[in-house]
Amino acid sequence: MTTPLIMRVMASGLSIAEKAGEVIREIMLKGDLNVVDKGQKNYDPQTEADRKCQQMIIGSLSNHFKNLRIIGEEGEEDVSKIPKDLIVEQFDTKFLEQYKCPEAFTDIAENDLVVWIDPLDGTNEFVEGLIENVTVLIGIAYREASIGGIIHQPFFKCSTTNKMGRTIWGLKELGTGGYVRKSPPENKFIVTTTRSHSNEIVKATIEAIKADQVLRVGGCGFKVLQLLEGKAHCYVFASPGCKKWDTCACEAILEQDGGTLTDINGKHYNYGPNVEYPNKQGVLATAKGIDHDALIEKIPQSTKDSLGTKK
Ligand SMILES: Nc1ncnc2c1ncn2[C@@H]1O[C@H](COP(=O)(O)O)[C@@H](O)[C@H]1OP(=O)(O)O
Ligand SMILES: [Mg+2]
Ligand SMILES: [Mg+2]
Ligand SMILES: [Mg+2]
Repeated sequence: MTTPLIMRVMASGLSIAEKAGEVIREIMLKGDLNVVDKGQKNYDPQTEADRKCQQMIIGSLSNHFKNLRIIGEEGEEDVSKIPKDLIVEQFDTKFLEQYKCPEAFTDIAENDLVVWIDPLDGTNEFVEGLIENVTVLIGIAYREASIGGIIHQPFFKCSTTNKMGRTIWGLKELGTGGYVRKSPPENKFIVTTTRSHSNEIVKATIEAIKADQVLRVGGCGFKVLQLLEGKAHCYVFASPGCKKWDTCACEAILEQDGGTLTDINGKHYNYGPNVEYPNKQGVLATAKGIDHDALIEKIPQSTKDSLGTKK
């Protein structure tokens, strides 16, 4: 029997994400990030690593899965022009040996899926040398919902082996892997939020939550890792700045872990092939066991009004 598509996409994505991590570390070591500002109104950096990893991920997935719809942060790619040395052919065989495809996903075809790619999340922090915040995000959507995700953290150093980089994954109805889940402390309430994309509404919303501690770090992927590992209870970003490629992988992993990721009104985003890229109603994520609805209640009406109602 052939291996179901979703398992092959996951296994290919796991291998590609590891290689993308190597590319990011190499470029960082070389020292020239070759930064371009792609922002219209505000500074929005893109580095050599964002560009090269996007080519690697899209080129490699397209090589195996010709009809897969892939949407990447850095725009359209002409697959025929992607250098051959960026193509990753491997599948993570350990993943394929260890896990069986969930019954619900055995018959998925390539054109039922949309893959959302953020080749480097936390670019601002990468440019500033806050490398722990950097992740590679590969999210898989089926019938408009996020069902699978991979978060690779290239600058994570394993304390026992000293190996650089780790890969966290989640697939609906199958499970998660690559990290040890931890609950956040019970004696205080910690919120994590943006360090580089704040504004008056973002600030007012954080104030209204009245957290005991506010962590300000970069990247959507890194903040969701904080929720998985008990560093924070919730992630609040009352801004349209995050896009579908930031949240797709994160949502699948966090929700498979028992948490929740929605907009600030508690609605899940649609990750279908024709949706707009910005998450216009912001991002609200809670770790397993945290009352998501109670957090929504704490968001000021003025914030909800300013981010508009969902179309
Ligand atoms: N205003 C914005 N403009 C561009 N990207 C944004 C903006 N706000 C958030 N993002 C993206 O969402 C991620 C999470 O936001 P933050 O780090 O501020 O919490 C950022 O790392 C960035 O992704 P990327 O680094 O992939 O461009
Ligand atoms: Mg991003
Ligand atoms: Mg990015
Ligand atoms: Mg970017």
